[in-house]
Amino acid sequence: LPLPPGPKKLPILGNILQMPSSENEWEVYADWAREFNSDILHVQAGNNSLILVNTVEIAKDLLDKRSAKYSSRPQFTMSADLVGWIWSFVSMPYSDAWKERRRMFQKNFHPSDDSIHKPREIEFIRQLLPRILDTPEDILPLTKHMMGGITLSLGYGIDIHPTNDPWVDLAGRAMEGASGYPMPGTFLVDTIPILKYVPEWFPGAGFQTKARIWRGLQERFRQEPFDATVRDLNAGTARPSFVSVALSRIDDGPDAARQRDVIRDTAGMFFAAGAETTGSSIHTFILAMLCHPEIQAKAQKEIDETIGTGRLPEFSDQANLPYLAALVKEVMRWRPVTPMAVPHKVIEEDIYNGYYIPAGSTIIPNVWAMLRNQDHYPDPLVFNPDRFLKDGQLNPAILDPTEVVFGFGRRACPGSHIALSTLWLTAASILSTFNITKKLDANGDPIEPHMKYFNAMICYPLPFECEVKPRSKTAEKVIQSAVDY
Ligand code: HEM
Repeated sequence: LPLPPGPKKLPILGNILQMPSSENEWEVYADWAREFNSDILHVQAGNNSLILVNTVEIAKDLLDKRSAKYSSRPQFTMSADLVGWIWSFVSMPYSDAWKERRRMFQKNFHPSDDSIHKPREIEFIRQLLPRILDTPEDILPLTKHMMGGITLSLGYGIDIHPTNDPWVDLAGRAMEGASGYPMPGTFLVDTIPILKYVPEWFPGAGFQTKARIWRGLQERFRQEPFDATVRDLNAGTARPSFVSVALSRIDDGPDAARQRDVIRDTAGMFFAAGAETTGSSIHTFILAMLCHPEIQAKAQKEIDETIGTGRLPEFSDQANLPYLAALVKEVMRWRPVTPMAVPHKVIEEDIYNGYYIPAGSTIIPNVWAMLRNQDHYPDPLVFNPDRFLKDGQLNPAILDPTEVVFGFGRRACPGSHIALSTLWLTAASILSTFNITKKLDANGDPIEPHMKYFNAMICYPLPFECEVKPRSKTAEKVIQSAVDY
C-alpha cells in the first residue's frame, strides 16, 4: 500500500531540505495538506518517518481509537541521553515505567478531587491581584511567577516567595534545557546520535557544554524540591501536595524506596508540564483583552450583573457565566499553546484509509490547523467568543477546543483540569477588578500590540505593553480585602 501523500522525496535525504523551521512548521504542514489534497501526509526527514495529521477526526481515529499502537513518544539523544530527562514521563516511551508514573499522577491528582488544587489556585490568584495593583506594568512577569508558584506548590507544598523565589528560579532554569519536550531537530546530535560520544573540548561540540550545564540543573530540579518536602513532612509543617498525598499512600515493603523515586519524578511534571503552558494561555488572555476592548467590556458586564462588584468571583460562579466560559475556550483556540500538541510514536505498522503507516513513525497532530478549520470555526482568525454560544448558552454542537489542545488518547494531558480552572479564575478575577487598555505613547496615541509569539514546542506571546488599572475604588477595596483570604 502507498504511504500517505506528501512532498517529493530525494534519495537518502528524503524531505530533509524541505522541512520548515520550528518557527512556523504547523502553517507549512497545513499548506501541504491543501497542496496534496490530503489531511494525512507523510514526510521523511533523514531516518525519521513523520505522519502529519491535520484534522481532529483523523487524530481521534488514530490516537484515540487505536491508542494501543499510537501512544509512544519519539526519543531524542540531547534531552534523554545527554541532559538526562529520561525520568520525565511526558517524553517517556510507552512502557511500564510510563504507565506507573501516569497512574501515580492521576490517582493522586484526579480531576474528580479538587480539594487541593482549587483552594491553592484561589490563594495564589488572590495574592496576585494586589501585586498587580502595586506594579501593574509587571502583569506578565507576575502571572508567570504565579504559575510557577501554583505548580510547585501543588507538586511539593513548598512555600513560594512573592517574587524572586529560588525554587521557581531553579525550575525555570532547569526547563531551559529541557528539550525534554520532543521537538526534533533542534540539535544535530538528535539526527546523528553517534555525535553524543564527541568530547566537550572537540571543536564544534558546544552542545556538550550546554548539556553538562543543563544536566546539573536537571539533577537539582529532580531532587531538591522533593527533599525539601520530605524535610517539611518530618517537621510536621508540610502543606498538602502531590508528594505528601502520594507518600502517605505507599506501603513500607521492600519496594518503598523505588516508589519514593517514582513519586519524586512524577512531582517534577507539575512545573515542567504545567507552568509555562498555563502561563502562556494567561498571557494570551491578557493580549486578547487588550486587542478587543468590546469583548472585555461584555465579559465584565456579565460578571457585574451575575455576581455584583462587591466580591471576587468564586468557582461556584462558573456555571452562571456562559460568556466567560466561551471567552476562555476562544483563548485556547485562538493561539494554541502547543500548536502540534506533543508528538506520538506508533509502535507497530498500521493501515489507515488505504495508506501504509510504517512502525516507528512520529505522529504530529497539527492542533493549529484543527483549530483554524473553517468547518468547525468560520472566520477562524477572528477572536470571537460568541462562536461557542447559542441563545446565550454554550452550544454543544461546536467543537470544544479543549478536546484538541490537550492532546489525544492515552497520552492526553492529565493536568488539563488544573490548567482550565487556573485560567478561568485568573481571567474572572482580573476582569472583575481591572481594565486592560492600550498604553499611550508620547503623542497620546495608543501603542498597538505587536502580536508576536515565541514559537516552539510551547508558544507564548513575546512581552507586550499594556495599561492595567483598577476598575473602581470598590474594585481596589475588594482586591485589598482578598489578601487576608
Ligand atoms: C494550557 C495548559 C496546558 C496545555 C495546553 C497542555 C497541553 C498538553 C499536551 C498537548 C500534552 C500532550 C498530549 C498528547 O501527547 O497527546 C500534554 C501532556 C502532559 N501534560 Fe499538559 N498541558 C497544559 C497544562 C498542564 C498542567 C497544568 C499539567 C500538570 C500540572 C500538565 C501535565 C501534563 C503531563 C504530565 C503530560 C504528559 C502526559 C503523558 O505523556 O502521558 N499539563 N499537555
